[in-house]
Amino acid sequence: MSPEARSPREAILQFLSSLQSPVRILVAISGGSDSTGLLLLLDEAVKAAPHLKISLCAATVDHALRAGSADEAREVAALCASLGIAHAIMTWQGDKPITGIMAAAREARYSLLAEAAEALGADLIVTAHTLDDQRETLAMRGMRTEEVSTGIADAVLFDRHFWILRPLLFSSRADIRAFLSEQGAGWIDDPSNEDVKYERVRIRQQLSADGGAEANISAVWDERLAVSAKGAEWLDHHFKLHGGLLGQVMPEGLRQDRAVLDYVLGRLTAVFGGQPFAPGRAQMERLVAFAAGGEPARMTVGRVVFDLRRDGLYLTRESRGILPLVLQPGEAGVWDGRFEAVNRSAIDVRIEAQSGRSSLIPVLVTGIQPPRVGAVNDSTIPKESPAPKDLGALDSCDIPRVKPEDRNEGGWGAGLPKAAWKRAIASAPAISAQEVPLSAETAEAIHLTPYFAPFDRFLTRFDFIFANRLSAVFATAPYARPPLRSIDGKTI
Ligand SMILES: Nc1ncnc2c1ncn2[C@@H]1O[C@H](COP(=O)(O)OP(=O)(O)OP(=O)(O)O)[C@@H](O)[C@H]1O
Repeated sequence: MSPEARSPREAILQFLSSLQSPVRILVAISGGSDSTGLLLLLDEAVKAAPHLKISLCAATVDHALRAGSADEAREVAALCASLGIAHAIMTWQGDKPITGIMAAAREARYSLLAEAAEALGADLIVTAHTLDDQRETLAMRGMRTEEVSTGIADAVLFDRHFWILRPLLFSSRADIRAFLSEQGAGWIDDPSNEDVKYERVRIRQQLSADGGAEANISAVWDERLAVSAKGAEWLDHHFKLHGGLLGQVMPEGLRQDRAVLDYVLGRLTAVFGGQPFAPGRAQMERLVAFAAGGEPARMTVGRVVFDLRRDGLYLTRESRGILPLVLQPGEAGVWDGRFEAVNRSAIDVRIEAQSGRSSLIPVLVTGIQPPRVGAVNDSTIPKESPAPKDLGALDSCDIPRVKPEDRNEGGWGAGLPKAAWKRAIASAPAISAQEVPLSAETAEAIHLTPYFAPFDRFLTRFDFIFANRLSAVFATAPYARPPLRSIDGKTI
């Protein structure tokens, strides 16, 4: 047994005492052994300790991918009813993709679990990932990358809204099953758990044959937390954002500890490029070597153009390959992985990159009056952007939103390299109406806020400090704090 392994009962007690209360927990239960064990363990502990002011509810996602899944969900509903726990069945409706079905099912599962949590008034979600899942994940990732993986996190913020916590992450499946047998409780066996067409199943079989390599994951997590905290400090001292679109790393910021540089540049690439993950190992090696090299030059990595100059490293989204997004009235969506857009107007609108367009209304990203399309020149370049404040759409219909006193001395232009700023503007969002000319009123009703692709869907607690500092740099709302008093006995 791993030195980190914990008995399921002990793990649950430690988890409950780490929570801020009163709290309502939604248990994500498939009906398999791990999640049935989680529900019964929590129910037992919550009933034994009413003073903790913890209540439970539960949800099952019916992926509707195989015959019998609806019956299984009903079996789970019956179990919850017998315990007096409110339960929702959430069915994955609509078309299912032919390829990448596992990833799509996972995306849908978490969205539906969050919907259930909202409907049942829960404050957080728990899933029943175990130490066995952790070993499998580490083994799978280990094959793909040399980077030390943080594996499955014990706390992840989903969609900026709900924290997903994993109380059984240090307990073994065998111990959970022993608890269920002791209670005389059964569970549903998912046939896909035995299907060797899935890599995870093959890894599981191999690990149970070899015993599996032990990893001290808590130590890896602590290291990652420390790098994220250093990354947040680095943002304070060495990073500037211009116009919400152009990043600048000061020269001193490039002469830093290698691990920190790797972390910050990787995450900034993902944020500016609108991608959920930092570039792979080989690309990061190239980028860090380039950034530390000191010779003025340009390179593109992960859809981001890096422009190294004497006064620092400028980065912005490359203007190629930016797909348009059409939103109907009332619709919301993410454009280019970089902006969350909401259409509060009465007509269909299209959001696309500024580059190459001639009759679009450019959008203000920070409260600066945007340049007119085709009119980028020195006088449109801000000397230094004011603190972002108004993230709404801005039309260029001669209604400047910026008060004269907010303008920088010397006008828009001075201070930034013209080519870098031009590139940034080319990747900025521009709004047009589908059928009719866009009015100033419609443009006002399109709301755009920065979206951080590596953090806004799934944010692990390890990246929380850095992501929060970055949201301050972009003047967006801070991320919700984990609803915990402590993690692993350590006060947070
Ligand atoms: N159909 C479901 N309904 C509700 N909860 C589920 C469902 N499937 C999985 N879960 C929850 O997620 C946990 C992990 O399940 P599983 O190992 O199948 O997911 P995974 O795909 O490996 O993990 P992840 O979702 O993090 O990628 C389960 O223990 C359970 O708490």
